[in-house]
Amino acid sequence: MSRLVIVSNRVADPRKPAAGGLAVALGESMKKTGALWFGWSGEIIEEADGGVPGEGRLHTEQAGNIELVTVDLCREDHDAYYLGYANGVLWPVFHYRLDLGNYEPGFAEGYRRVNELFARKLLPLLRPDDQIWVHDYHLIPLAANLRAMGCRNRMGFFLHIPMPPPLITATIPHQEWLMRTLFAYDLLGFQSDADLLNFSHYVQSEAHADVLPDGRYRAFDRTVQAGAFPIGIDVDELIRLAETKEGSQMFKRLREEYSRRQLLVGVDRLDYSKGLPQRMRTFRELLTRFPENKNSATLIQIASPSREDVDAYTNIRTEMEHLCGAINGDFGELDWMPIRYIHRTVARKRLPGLYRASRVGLVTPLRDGMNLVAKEYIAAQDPEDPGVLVLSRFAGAAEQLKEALLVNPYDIEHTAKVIQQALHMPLDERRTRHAALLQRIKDQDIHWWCRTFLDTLANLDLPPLLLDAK
Ligand SMILES: O=P(O)(O)OC[C@H]1O[C@H](O[C@H]2O[C@H](CO)[C@@H](O)[C@H](O)[C@H]2O)[C@H](O)[C@@H](O)[C@@H]1O
Ligand SMILES: O=c1ccn([C@@H]2O[C@H](COP(=O)(O)OP(=O)(O)O)[C@@H](O)[C@H]2O)c(=O)[nH]1
Repeated sequence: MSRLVIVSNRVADPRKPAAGGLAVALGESMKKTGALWFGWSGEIIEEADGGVPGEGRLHTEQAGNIELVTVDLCREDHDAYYLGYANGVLWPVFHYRLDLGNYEPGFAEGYRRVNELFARKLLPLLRPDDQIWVHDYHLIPLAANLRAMGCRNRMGFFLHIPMPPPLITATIPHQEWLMRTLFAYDLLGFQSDADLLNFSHYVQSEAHADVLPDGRYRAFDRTVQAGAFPIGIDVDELIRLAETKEGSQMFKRLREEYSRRQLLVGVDRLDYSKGLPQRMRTFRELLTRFPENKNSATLIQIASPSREDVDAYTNIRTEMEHLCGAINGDFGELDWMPIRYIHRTVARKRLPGLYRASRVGLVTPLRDGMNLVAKEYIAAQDPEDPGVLVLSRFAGAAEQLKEALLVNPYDIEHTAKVIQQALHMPLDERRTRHAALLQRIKDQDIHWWCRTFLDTLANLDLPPLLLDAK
């Protein structure tokens, strides 16, 4: 059985409890076959401390039969690659926010340099039959760098964020080069059919790719398979966490504290793609349009700090503080505040109890690759008395979770009405919707996602031409 090599910007120790979805998902496959997980160490080396562009020290750690290998980045590389091209350009544009894309000379160069550094450090660690799985927008050109260095292994890539329509993608500086490098992979995975369709349109209209009879795409002398593989969660783990002592204590405490009230919950990174200001305005509309919710409906909004060195993220923090302060000031009473706004990361194990105590889960991004919180909210519910998920139709999750109440988060009045509907939904309807949603996230959980992608990669019929280094 071939060894699995995972490459992602962030690497997590799969032995640690808060390792996150990717570590849990891949952990199972990695444990079976032994694996190498390669990425950034999280360390930034200042020039004064010897940091040199395009160079970085390697760290190796053994976690069971998984080898974690990480590389440091110097300040200049980190800023141009992570803050600059990845999160200042690719993230906003892939989330349809051309207005927030901020390209500066040097960003693309830094991004290329770090991908080249990753390839150079990874190559000597590879065995000929390793299967390589690269994750996300930080590392799109990695396969092209590896191929140029002679790597002939099977390589797959998964894009965790949305794939926008061709003319939006076309605004990215250096986009022809970037998109061409995707053809160095053997398999490309997207979160949804909509993303796959956008990719298909792009390569046909901009790269003049041919669609082969078996559905693969051919361009730049290479052939690539592409598919939609919606990422899932570890449903069993979520249910278990909701039922642990800590989970049920959190649930009980919140239910007691809010026994005369109805809780709504939002859990997001503080990211402009998550539609948080629109959600706050919608909550204001709910209180204004349906005054019976005053002194009752309470929104707990967790906004976990994220990418604070990128300007657009500072602005959204200020906007949220202003909006929450104004709503609490206008509607709050001595014994009730409409919004509990928490600008902190809440430990993963505390979330299931919070989800379960909340009558309504608000997941209303303006655009999102998938959104795992939507799935976690469903998994954590008590099937006998479940809450209702209000979900943006612009989250990748909406393609699978049709029994949620789907909304357009830009339409504040309509979304407020839908939240009111959720707050008053009869028990029978809540149970029916929840049962269908739970079944869907169980059928396509994190293990299904991992298995399906890796089996597809392993079973690709690759003609020898594809294995030639280009
Ligand atoms: O590493 P950071 O810059 O701190 O950001 C955290 C992660 O955010 C993004 O998550 C995406 O992947 C999720 C799982 O597939 C998906 O549900 C969500 O919709 C996406 O936004 C990012 O893509 C990751 O690379 C980051 O590590
Ligand atoms: O304070 C927080 C906020 C979020 N999360 C977790 O972070 C992930 C967020 O994933 P999602 O796909 O919803 O969005 P992303 O942040 O990856 O864009 C979910 O597993 C959340 O449970 C967490 O543990 N604590």
